[in-house]
Amino acid sequence: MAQTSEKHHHASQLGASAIAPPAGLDALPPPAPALHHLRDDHTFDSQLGSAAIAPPNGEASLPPQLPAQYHLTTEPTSSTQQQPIKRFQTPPSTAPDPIPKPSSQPIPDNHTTTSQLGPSAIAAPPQTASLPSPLPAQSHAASDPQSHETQLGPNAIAPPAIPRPEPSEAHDETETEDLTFPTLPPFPSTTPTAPLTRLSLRKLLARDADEEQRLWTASRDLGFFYLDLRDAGSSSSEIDGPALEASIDALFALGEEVFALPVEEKQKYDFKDQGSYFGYKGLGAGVVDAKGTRDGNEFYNVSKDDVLGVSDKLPAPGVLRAEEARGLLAGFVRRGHAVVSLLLRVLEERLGVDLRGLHRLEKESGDQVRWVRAPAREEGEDEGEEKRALGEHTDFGSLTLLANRLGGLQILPPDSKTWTYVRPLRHHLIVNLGDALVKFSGGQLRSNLHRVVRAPGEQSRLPRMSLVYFSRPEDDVVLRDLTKGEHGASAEGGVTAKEWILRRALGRRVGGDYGVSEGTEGGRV
Ligand SMILES: O=C(O)CCC(=O)C(=O)O
Ligand SMILES: [Fe+2]
Repeated sequence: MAQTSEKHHHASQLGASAIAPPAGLDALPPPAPALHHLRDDHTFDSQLGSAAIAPPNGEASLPPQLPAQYHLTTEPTSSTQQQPIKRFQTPPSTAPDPIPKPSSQPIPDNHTTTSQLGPSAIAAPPQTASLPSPLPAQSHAASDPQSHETQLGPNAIAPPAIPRPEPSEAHDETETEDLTFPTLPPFPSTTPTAPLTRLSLRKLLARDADEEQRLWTASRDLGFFYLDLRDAGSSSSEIDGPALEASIDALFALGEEVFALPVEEKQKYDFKDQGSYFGYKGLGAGVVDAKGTRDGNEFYNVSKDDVLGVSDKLPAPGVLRAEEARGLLAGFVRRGHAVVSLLLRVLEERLGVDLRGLHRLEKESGDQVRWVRAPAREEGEDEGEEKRALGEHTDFGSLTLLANRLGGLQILPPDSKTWTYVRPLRHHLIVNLGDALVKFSGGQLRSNLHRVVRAPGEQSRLPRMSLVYFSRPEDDVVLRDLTKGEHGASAEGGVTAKEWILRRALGRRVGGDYGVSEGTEGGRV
């Protein structure tokens, strides 16, 4: 596949308070702010390996790198908790919080509350529930900007009002309904697929004990599961499954616009040479193996902190700088992060460690939204050829929320030598754990190898796009075994999440050192 190199700048990315700059600014994108220069990549998050980095000699134990303001305390357990949770607490910040917290709102029964989601959870504003669906491609418009502004403060981007689908019956595992995507060629019925557990966001919100146990088991044994978004949450809480699904639909349409830009325009936003982790990666600008075989996809990475105003805005193409686009991204980020917080709560209760306190929405982190796009199979290309769009990797961060429509994602199940497709299911996210959770849990949780190949069967005739929300620990968090308290050793000798992402990311760009790009695969912690 020919490499497309282009170069642009990103501007838009999302910024925070930001709303679309005047039209003329498109032509002169400012350089990426230094803040985002982690050095690398683009990449794959995970991709980059982990353990790979040479541990410095021995001084792995204490967390001197943990910012001084973190104090370790122990909280009483709730009835469902397995172990006491050691929480990292931060003193009140003197810096202004870029994300104003709304006052608490009444929450209906069975729905999560801000306090259940942890201190970092921020309530999303109410959505308009009555508009017709489906969403037209570019019509993710807010209905009442004023009310959003009041709740979120002047600097925050208001998530757009998302039309909600008609309410439907609650769903369970025995249902036989169609979970395929009606406008796409079907995933072939004969292609073997991985048996991911299907979890219900609605049940997890209701603190269903069986569902929480299934989440724990799936996180430990495979590190991949489905999450059914239907009937989960409400428009008055930060968890709103249908609104999250609607924002995913709208972001697929926005992603098409981004990738449809001329290559020269997109390439302006490849910040690799400036050491930035965010922005564009062209087709073939990464490698999928140690031989240096070029990858077969393009990415566009948008920083959570940019979208929410936690950090400076990066340059971005006009289509991403538009107020509507930024609002849409902000809504997706808030809703995605809220789902992550809910899942982390279950894991932290089992582990007896504080995870949500290391993943606060308003703190700087490598969290990002990514669009991934691989071109359609070309005429005459062998249909069966397993062309790798994205090489095998484990994700670097904590939890990854993945919206797939076409097949192509494959996992290497534990103790198997056979790469196996994951079937995309409508109304569901695919969720996987990343290396940070392996490290925090002292190896109890699993970050499974996966890769992206050509979509199977007829599906390969279409370009494949997927949308991802990567959650990662806050930049300053030291990657170490938290279950051992303050003395948990770190294989990386106390490297922070931000440092590690940088090291890993370098490995899988063209010209990088593939040998240092491995993650927690192979049993490394
Ligand atoms: O596109 C996909 O389905 C998976 C993408 C992925 O694994 C990644 O970007 O880390
Ligand atoms: Fe991945």
